[in-house]
Amino acid sequence: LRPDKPSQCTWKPNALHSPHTDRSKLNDRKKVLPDILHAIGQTPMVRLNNIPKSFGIKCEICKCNFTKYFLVGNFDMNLIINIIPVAKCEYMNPGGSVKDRIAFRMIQDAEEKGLLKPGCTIIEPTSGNTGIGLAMAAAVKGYKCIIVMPEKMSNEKVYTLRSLGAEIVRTPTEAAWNSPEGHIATSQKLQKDIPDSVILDQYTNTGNPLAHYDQTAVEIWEQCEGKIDYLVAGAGTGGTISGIGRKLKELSPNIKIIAVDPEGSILAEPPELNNSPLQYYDVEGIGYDFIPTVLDRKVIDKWIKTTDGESFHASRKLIRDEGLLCGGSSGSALLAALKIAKNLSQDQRVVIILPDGIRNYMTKFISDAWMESRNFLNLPQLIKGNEWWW
Ligand SMILES: C=C(NCc1c(COP(=O)(O)O)cnc(C)c1O)C(=O)O
Repeated sequence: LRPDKPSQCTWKPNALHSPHTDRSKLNDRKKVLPDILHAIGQTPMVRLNNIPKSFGIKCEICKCNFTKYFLVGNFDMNLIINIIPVAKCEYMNPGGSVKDRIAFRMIQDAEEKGLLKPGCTIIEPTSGNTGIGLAMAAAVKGYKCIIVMPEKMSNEKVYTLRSLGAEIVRTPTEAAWNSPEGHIATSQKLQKDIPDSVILDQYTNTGNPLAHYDQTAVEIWEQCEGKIDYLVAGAGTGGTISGIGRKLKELSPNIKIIAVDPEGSILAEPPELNNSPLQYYDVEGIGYDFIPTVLDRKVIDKWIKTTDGESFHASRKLIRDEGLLCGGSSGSALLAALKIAKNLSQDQRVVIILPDGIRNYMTKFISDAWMESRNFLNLPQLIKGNEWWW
């Protein structure tokens, strides 16, 4: 087509409604939504196809066994595992993460209780994604927004927050959760100093797990048509896994809830799992040095610990092999699913939550230079001969 010669433009629709416009596929978003906040949720679930093959996993699509090296940790070689891994793509929420859900829910609840009124300022301690969800809602609803975030979190999150009109206060990554310099205490100090300001507080706010109990879990149940054997999710505040886990266990008590906690964090049980000497880890959004109120550890059947390097390689593999443009904690969740795979029986379905997306990490684990700078690029335990075990 020659734009400089529009008269040459020869294409034209061959019918009013092309057969390619399968109107049955238009979901309820064919109607005009009141605002972008109403596009939160209803995220797609996608089967993993290529990754199961490369790990000797028989999956519902390929129905063929691939005897290849298994991976990560002390697995037997040439295992044939029968799991059906399905990913919930939470990074496809409008703000880019699973946390859009709780941001909208916490604001709705606060408005209904009269705690949040026009002219108020929302202040929130966050590792970034909850902040982005709140800043997006504040932009739509006209609230001012101050996000308090540890320095560890990516610049990409900062740029997104700034674009949404949020003010950002950074706190030292090494500050303990109860330190006066930490992101929680800093938020509280700001709230005392700023009139008409509200901390919705994702760490204690019941709207956090309830957003997942009422919404995310029901979506997963319906999308899987009730066929779920395992749910695997990373834990930060624990709202996602607690809300989804509690609902799914009500719907099907035999479901197993698997939580993912990075080495260096203390969320996992039993406590012996948390003996790592690590104080710092790069994966963002999961793991803490305290137990958030909203985390219901009774719902969790097993905790899996993961490390940075393997998590980032797993995320890069989700991107490269499955086209899922996900973030670092998504790799942690995939890893946990693979680590439990050897204990699964025929055709069990594993749902993996992919909490955020590539946008937050373009200059971090997506960059080979960044991976190289942390010695993650050529992890010895992941290389066999001259090729990745992946
Ligand atoms: C706690 C926050 N995020 C949680 C989070 C999680 C964990 O979600 P929780 O529902 O908080 O357990 C996993 N992955 C990413 C990338 C995340 O950002 C936050 O954005 O303030």
